[in-house]
Amino acid sequence: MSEAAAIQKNASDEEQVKSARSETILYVDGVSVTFDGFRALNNLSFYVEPGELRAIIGPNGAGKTTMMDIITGKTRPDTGDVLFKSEIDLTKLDEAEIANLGIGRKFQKPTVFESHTVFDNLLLACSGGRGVFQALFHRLSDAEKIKIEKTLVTIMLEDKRDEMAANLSHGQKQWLEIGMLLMQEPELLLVDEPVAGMTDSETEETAKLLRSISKEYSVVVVEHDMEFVRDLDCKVTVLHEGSVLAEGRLDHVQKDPRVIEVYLGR
Ligand SMILES: Nc1ncnc2c1ncn2[C@@H]1O[C@H](COP(=O)(O)OP(=O)(O)OP(=O)(O)O)[C@@H](O)[C@H]1O
Repeated sequence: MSEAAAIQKNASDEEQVKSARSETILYVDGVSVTFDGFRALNNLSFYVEPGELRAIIGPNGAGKTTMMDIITGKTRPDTGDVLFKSEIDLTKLDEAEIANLGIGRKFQKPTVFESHTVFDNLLLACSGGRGVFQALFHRLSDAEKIKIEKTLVTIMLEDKRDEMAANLSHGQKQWLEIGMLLMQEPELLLVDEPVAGMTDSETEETAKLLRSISKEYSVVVVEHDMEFVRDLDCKVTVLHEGSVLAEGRLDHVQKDPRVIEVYLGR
């Protein structure tokens, strides 16, 4: 290749990278992280588009939690780029700054305020840094009221609004916590194994809930339950040994012999 052609090719490669980046809400590229000599993430790259619902699956130890930790600033990568909305470098920010940018994370175990009602849990979540007492006794604005009502419908707990959170089922507590994250209007929601311990019908409802949330926000879900992942009806990224092993619709990745060998076939 001539020098001029090489320069042109480099420029066009750069343009392609830029264009791929500009269409992402989350851009994870070439990320590696090592703990005591063990490579938990190994040149991990994947990209999530705005408004996308994405499932991440993979065997134990594949790096799923570490990937979430990198996005939320809990762990720093040794190398690689992690960009939010195509230009905000998340590797330079701490956990609080990343949460304030609009990246919400739901951990596996629900952490709701058990001795408060469902309504008050949502109210506390939109308190904007007020203490519990001030949050519960301040006059609600119309916008806050509308937001809480809308969220109660979304998380299917409209008729449980005055119920103590402690009295909810495990699945309902998970939905409430998702609702609490929604009160902060995250642009990207990271959800870690939401259906572990749920009944079959709660699992089905959770898939519907996440599909409906993803119409407004981008959602990344880590999960092992394949029926649930099928119900999510979205693109799936399979992680293995800290890298992407396969990516595509579930039907497609389920047929991949490498995926069957390391994960599904065991
Ligand atoms: N702080 C740490 N120190 C040392 N090793 C770690 C640390 N965090 C994670 N690891 C290792 O990195 C690898 C990836 O772990 P990670 O928890 O990200 O996997 P995972 O895909 O979330 O697994 P699981 O499905 O079991 O939750 C594992 O081998 C784990 O033991």
